[in-house]
Amino acid sequence: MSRAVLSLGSNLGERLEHLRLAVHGFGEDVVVTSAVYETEPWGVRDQPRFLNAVIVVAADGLDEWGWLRRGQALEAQAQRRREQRWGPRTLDVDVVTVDGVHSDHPDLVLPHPGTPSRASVLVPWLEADPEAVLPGHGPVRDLAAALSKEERDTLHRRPDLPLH
Ligand SMILES: Nc1ncnc2c1ncn2[C@@H]1O[C@H](COP(=O)(O)OP(=O)(O)OP(=O)(O)O)[C@@H](O)[C@H]1O
Ligand SMILES: Nc1nc2c(c(=O)[nH]1)N=C(CO)CN2
Repeated sequence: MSRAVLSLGSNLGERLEHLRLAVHGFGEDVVVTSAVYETEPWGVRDQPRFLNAVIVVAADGLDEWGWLRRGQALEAQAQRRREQRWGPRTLDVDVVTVDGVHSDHPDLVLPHPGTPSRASVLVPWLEADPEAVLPGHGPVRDLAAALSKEERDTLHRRPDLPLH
């Protein structure tokens, strides 16, 4: 059984529908989902706010590349186009971590290198799995606690936007 943590993001078009497309696409393999969070953009600041969520998925007969391919197929279904780095997108599916796998391959860096500093990943992940550990970095609880108030204030929990 392979277990992956995936970060979902959308800031173009029907943002919630794009996140739902991803959740429905993983179907019965979804183990748990966070709430949806509305987040201020990091990286490229001058773009619309994102909706972000974290989901945990698990399935037999798949490795980390399989999760990446499934995420990319769902991005394509959401008509994602090649665009600027950290720019706006209809759907982003980042593979945060898969079991304990470490990878330096440029097409699949694991754990995802942005994770330790991204409130938009850490806070929803902690909600979905309070015992989560980021390999090489420790408990997600500690990483989330280390975020500054300013970073936390860039997130707004949106329970009025259900993923299912
Ligand atoms: N852990 C990972 N999850 C998803 N894509 C990855 C991962 N590691 C490397 N990639 C590669 O990243 C490329 C997509 O990058 P993308 O444009 O989504 O980056 P970004 O979302 O703008 O930035 P960031 O990766 O810092 O969030 C793909 O070619 C994919 O193969
Ligand atoms: N808040 C937030 N900002 C972002 C995000 C994201 O998912 N959430 N994704 C980006 C592209 O990878 C760039 N900036």
